[in-house]
Amino acid sequence: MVFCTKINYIKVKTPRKYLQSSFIDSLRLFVKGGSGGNGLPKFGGIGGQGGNVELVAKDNYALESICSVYKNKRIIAKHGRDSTHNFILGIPGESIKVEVPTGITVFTDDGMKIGELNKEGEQLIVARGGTGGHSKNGFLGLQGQTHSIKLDLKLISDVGLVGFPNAGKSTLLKALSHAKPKIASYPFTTIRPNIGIIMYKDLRQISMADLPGLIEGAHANKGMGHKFLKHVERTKLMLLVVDINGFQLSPQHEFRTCIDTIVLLNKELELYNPSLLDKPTIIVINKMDTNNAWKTLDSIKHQINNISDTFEAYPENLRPNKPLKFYEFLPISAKEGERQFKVLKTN
Ligand SMILES: Nc1nc2c(ncn2[C@@H]2O[C@H](COP(=O)(O)OP(=O)(O)OP(=O)(O)O)[C@@H](O)[C@H]2O)c(=O)[nH]1
Repeated sequence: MVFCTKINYIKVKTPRKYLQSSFIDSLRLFVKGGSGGNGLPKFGGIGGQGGNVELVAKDNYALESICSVYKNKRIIAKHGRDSTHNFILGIPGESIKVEVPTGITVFTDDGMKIGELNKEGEQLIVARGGTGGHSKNGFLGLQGQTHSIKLDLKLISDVGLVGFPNAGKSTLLKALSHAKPKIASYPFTTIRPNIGIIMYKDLRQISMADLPGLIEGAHANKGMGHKFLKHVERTKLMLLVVDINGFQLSPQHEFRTCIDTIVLLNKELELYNPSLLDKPTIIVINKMDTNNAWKTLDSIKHQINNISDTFEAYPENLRPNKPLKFYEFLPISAKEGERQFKVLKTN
């Protein structure tokens, strides 16, 4: 028996600015703490401490906005003042507080993580000001820290769509929201994350991110690599979208069945970050409107429900160590109508 459930939604807001097409998800900045002021040896005066460069998380803020505030992407805090007759303790240099979007991870140029800002108002010092001059450093103020840093933004969306290219992720996002992702029958149509907001009649909202397709070997930077998976780390739910008819990247590549794609996605997620396997996940089996789709589904239903039993059949390099925990699988046809999304369930 087939049940059809229509998900109701009403008009969707325009996506926030940072989710529109000019969206960037990483930014490099040069930051320098202010130098400490010199001390005054005659009176034992201490130079003012140099100011720090600090990042402050702000919701609904875009990385692009940082570029418009700091056009040359160089942020240098104020120097501490020298100690004088009138100010024996030199006046400290002012720190600069740079607003950044919530969900930022900060790295140094050599890839070392400085910290993360995951909640609005959280602060992180990325360049400390130099100490003022005093008796122990010859009364000479020290230079502030200098870094070239990379801000890496992880989107915050409720649901992340993950799958191989061509599985229908963009079609599903378009059917559920007013997002207008590019849809085409060739792989890698999606080259950057798209976000759609689904608004329900009771005004609840769900944001859904469509990520560029993964392929086997994404961990070795094949295709678009793993770089977009960082956006799934912050989602509450992962929707694994797979094509019931399987997937073949090109005639030179091996054909992968629907089950293969689930196992291989499991493996790629594990290679990126094993903790993703604990995230609540639903498998969406798409293209159920195509020929023999239901017959195929009947034959693989048991395997989907017991996916770890299939692992043995795969060579070691493709075999996941741990299965994804999925709550359920939903056979759907994302293409069924512009504004209709059908969840088709067998009993
Ligand atoms: N028959 C059928 N075709 C579908 C369905 N959903 C998507 N397609 C088609 O599959 C092709 C790929 O769809 P996309 O939505 O671009 O797939 P994607 O997963 O976003 O692909 P990438 O951008 O490469 O990651 C398009 O030609 C769609 O029209 C479906 O439910 N049924």
